[in-house]
Amino acid sequence: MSTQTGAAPPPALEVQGLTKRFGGFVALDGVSLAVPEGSITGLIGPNGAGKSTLFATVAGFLPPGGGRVLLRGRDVTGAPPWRLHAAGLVRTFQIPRPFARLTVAENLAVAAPGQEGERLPLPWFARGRIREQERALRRRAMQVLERLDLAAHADRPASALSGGQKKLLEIGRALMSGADLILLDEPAAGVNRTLLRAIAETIARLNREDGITFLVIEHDLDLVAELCEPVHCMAEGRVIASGRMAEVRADPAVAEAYLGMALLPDAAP
Ligand SMILES: Nc1ncnc2c1ncn2[C@@H]1O[C@H](COP(=O)(O)OP(=O)(O)OP(=O)(O)O)[C@@H](O)[C@H]1O
Repeated sequence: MSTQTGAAPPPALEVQGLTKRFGGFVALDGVSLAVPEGSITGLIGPNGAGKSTLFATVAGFLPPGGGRVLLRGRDVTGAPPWRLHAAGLVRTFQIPRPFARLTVAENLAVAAPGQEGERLPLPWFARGRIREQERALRRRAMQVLERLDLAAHADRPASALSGGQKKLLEIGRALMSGADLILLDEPAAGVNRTLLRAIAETIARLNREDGITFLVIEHDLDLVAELCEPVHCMAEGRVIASGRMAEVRADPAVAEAYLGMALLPDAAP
């Protein structure tokens, strides 16, 4: 029998009573939820529920009105994106924004933290070291691209990638930055079925093999059911249900929030 009595580790991310107003409009109305360490947590809800606003507020892109954001138990409320980035929390966007003129590999390389070559001008004796750092970055970028099945595209401009490949590239940029908690905004939106499978498998593999925790906003509820546990459902700026997808889907408040949206194919009794 174990004699350990230590407290349970804190969730990777905990949001407590978060509020956000845009003028008189309440976009987040006291949102509380947890993302367990090592989970792929889902965030669902009808259009306008406040999901992206929650991401923006948690990731430091918008200042919260009130409430707290805890990253592995540490209060990071209102911290700027770069500080959260350095602490391992990275968000992706609904519409990916790679540097269009850089190659796919260069897009990854510039996402790596603390590059000496960024601090110009450089003394002559530092140049060899920087070339070695650049070679190491390229090797690391190629490893990440292999994991994402994008290695064949390494030297193409990022603008040449399809929408789904750009989403994979965004995940790759987060990996290059050393993120271990990734907020993914609608990975399936506008992606064809084949790439959707690739994205779903990539998320599951990075979670399983690399221990990366995800919080995923997604409208494709079958994908959420396949990948995510737990799932939180938001509506009108609040969390209205949390739990396993089957429980959340069966919750009458969720069915009511989605009413008319035909997005709950398995909700009927
Ligand atoms: N910068 C802003 N200024 C004013 N209102 C905003 C702003 N950003 C979001 N909103 C409003 O806040 C509400 C929540 O928007 P949000 O984008 O967070 O919803 P969502 O759940 O992500 O929706 P969707 O699934 O359609 O992306 C919406 O009514 C939106 O119009």
